[in-house]
Amino acid sequence: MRPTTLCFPVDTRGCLLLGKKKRGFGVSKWNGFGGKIEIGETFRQCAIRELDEETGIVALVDDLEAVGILDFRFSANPNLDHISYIYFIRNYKGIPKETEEMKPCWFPVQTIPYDEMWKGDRVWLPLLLNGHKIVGTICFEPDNETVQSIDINKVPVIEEKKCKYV
Ligand SMILES: CNc1ncnc2c1ncn2[C@@H]1O[C@H](COP(=O)(O)OP(=O)(O)OP(=O)(O)O)[C@@H](O)[C@H]1O
Repeated sequence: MRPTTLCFPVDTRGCLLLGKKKRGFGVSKWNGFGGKIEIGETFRQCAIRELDEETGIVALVDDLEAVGILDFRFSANPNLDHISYIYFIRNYKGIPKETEEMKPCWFPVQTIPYDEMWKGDRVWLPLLLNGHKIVGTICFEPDNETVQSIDINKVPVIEEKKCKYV
């Protein structure tokens, strides 16, 4: 799979916006907002475009905070393997609306629905919510669901690729 972005809006109360995926990859899971990068885009442009497409929220690339890079590996389906660039965004315009792809909902961090998310999320998302930046790899069993192995490292800064995807 092409690389993807994953973006989590955070509001002034510290709540996190998640979206219930209505179709496609990760259907029926609560997820961050994002998708596959398109040719000619930077990762930041991809994150902003996907956020707008999936929620109607409008934001600027410079307001994204790069917080992680995760390499998702699927042991039985390498065609699903992808790297995801992860961002928080605290400054944005608009009220999230339901789209054909996602149903959005704000969650206080204490009530994030980890049981209805990708199984690795409960390991790495709390690190981000505690202010860490991370780089890591998560491998899934052949069922594409169970975590086979997870290796997450805290890093001082995310080395972002600033170039356009070709
Ligand atoms: C495995 N553990 C995971 N945990 C958390 N999030 C995960 C994830 N694995 C993938 N993701 C995210 O899922 C989105 C893919 O979205 P996906 O629908 O494929 O992209 P896109 O909108 O381009 O698809 P269309 O081709 O338009 O349907 C993208 O944000 C990606 O980072």
